[in-house]
Amino acid sequence: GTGKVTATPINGDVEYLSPVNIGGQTLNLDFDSGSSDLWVFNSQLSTASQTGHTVFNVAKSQTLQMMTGATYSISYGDGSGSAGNVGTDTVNIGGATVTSQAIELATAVSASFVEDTASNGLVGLAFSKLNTVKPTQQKTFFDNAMPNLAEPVFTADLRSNAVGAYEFGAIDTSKFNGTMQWAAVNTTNGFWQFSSEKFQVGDATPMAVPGGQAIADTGTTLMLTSAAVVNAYYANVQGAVNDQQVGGVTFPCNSQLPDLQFDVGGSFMANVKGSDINFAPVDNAGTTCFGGVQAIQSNLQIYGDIMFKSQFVAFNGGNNSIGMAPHQ
Ligand SMILES: CC1CCN(C(=N)N)CC1
Ligand SMILES: CC1CCN(C(=N)N)CC1
Repeated sequence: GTGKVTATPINGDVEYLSPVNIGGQTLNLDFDSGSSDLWVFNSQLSTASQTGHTVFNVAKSQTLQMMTGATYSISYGDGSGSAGNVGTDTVNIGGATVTSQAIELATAVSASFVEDTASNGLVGLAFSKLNTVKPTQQKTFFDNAMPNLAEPVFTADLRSNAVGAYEFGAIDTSKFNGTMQWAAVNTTNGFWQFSSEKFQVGDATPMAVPGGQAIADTGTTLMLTSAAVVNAYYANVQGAVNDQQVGGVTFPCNSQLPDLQFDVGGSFMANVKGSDINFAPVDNAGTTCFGGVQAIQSNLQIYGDIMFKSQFVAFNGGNNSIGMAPHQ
């Protein structure tokens, strides 16, 4: 089978939310290819933590079965996180269905998740080896769904300030231009990881980032690359400054931003449109804008939604590869 759901950008493309049916109840969840837990806001949470959220009502599902003694606890790069107990239930994502999917039921969530009332939890789409359920690690929705999918793939079609889609089991060739290019993924760390050691800013001379690695991460808003790339990129942008107050590089909102090409697994170069690198204004007048490409102090670069807005991405769990092509 296959399944397809909308991916709706929230609050200026900070994150993308998709409807997921769990035991007959539909919640908007954040699909995250950088983690491997499916967890939801639910009726066990304190009233305060539930405020503003659509919660999964554990009493209302006819098919929920609690997993005795199972717990989970997850924290994310930005210090947010959640923890709780675990059950299994039927999960249907746009028609792709898993009858006994581990559903992690938060009994505690961090403030940033409570405040983020658009999101009612996450669907982890990285590799199951990163799943945090104890004592028995659980599989991701994609791992469970794969055997029944027409093709062992899911795709991310994320758009700038427009509704896109996640699809399971098929690659919709009408959604991208030209031929999709593929590269091998290294699953050792549990991410959709590939080497990324070469970059090109506009039509300048390509630059090397020896040992550069990257992950394709729908759960991260920006594109986090090495400081060397960030410096080389914004050297081309008049008025770009690294503003510690704001927390990264800003530039005049009317800047003509160059494209940025990046290496995928040593197999091909993919392009991020300059227009997609203008993330958002930081001032009310809209004169100063925050860059979508920012520095990360690690050689594991994180290619988040800024990259997905320029590239239609296919994740192949059959042969552990990643495909990219410019959006149609
Ligand atoms: C390496 C980190 C990337 C950001 N994360 C995530 N999308 N869940 C956490 C892991
Ligand atoms: C993986 C990310 C999902 C979104 N996050 C959040 N709402 N605090 C951060 C972690």
